[in-house]
Amino acid sequence: MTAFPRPKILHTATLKVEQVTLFRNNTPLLHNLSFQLSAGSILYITGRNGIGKSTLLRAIAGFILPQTGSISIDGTVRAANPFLYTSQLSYLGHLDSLKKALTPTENFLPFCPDRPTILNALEQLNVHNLADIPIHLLSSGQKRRVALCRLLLVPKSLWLLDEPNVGLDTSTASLLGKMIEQHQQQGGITIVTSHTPLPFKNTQTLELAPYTLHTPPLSHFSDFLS
Ligand SMILES: Nc1ncnc2c1ncn2[C@@H]1O[C@H](COP(=O)(O)OP(=O)(O)OP(=O)(O)O)[C@@H](O)[C@H]1O
Repeated sequence: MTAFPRPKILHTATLKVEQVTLFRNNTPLLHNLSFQLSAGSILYITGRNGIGKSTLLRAIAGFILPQTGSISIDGTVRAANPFLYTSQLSYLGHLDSLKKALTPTENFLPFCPDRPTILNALEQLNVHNLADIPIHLLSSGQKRRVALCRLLLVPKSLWLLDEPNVGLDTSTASLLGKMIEQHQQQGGITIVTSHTPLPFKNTQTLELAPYTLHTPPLSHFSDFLS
C-alpha cells in the first residue's frame, strides 16, 4: 500500500455519543442514539435520503447542538472547550470547505505554511498541476481531490467524511480508501456517510431508520458497535 508522507496523529481519541436526540425543522430525526468509538475504528453510517446521516455527522463536528444528550471527544464536549474539541477533528462536507477565489495552495497556507509540503499533498491526490489555479475554475472531482489533501496536511484523530466518494473517479476513490486504512492503522477514527458499503475489514455499520421506527433501547447501538 502507498505510504502517504504526513505527520502522525499526536494521540488517539475516543468518541462518545450518548443518548443523542436530533431535530431538524422541528422534526425529530434521531432519538436516544448512543455509541462509542475508540482508536482505529471505522464507522459507516447509511440509510435512505433525508434520514439524518449528514445531520448526525454535523452534530459530531459540533456545528449543530443535539436537543438532548451529549457528544464528547476524550470526555470533552464542544461547549466546554470548542478549541480543544474542534482541534481533534477534520470534517469534509458536500461543499468541500474551500475558498473559491483562492488557489489550492492559498487555501492550505493558513493550516500548513510550508509550500513544498502542500505541493507534496496535492501530488498524492494528483492535483499538483492545479496548485495555483483558483478553486472556482476546477471541476467538482478536482475540488474534492483538493479538499481531501487537508486530511494529509493536518493530522487529526477524527475524520468525518460526508459522502466523500461523490464525484471521485475510481482511482481516486481507491486512493481515499488507502488513506482511510492508513489513518486506521495510526489509531485514527473515521466516520463515513455513504450509500455504498465501504470496502474495509473491521468496519462497523450504523443504519439509520425512520424516527418512528427508530426508538431502540439505549444499549442498542453500543451493543451493535462493540
Ligand atoms: N440546514 C438545514 N436546515 C433545516 N433542515 C435541514 C437542513 N439540512 C437538512 N435538513 C433536513 O434534515 C433532514 C435530514 O437531512 P440530512 O441531510 O441529514 O439527510 P441525509 O441522510 O444525509 O440525506 P442524503 O442521503 O440525501 O444526503 C432532511 O429532512 C432535511 O430536509
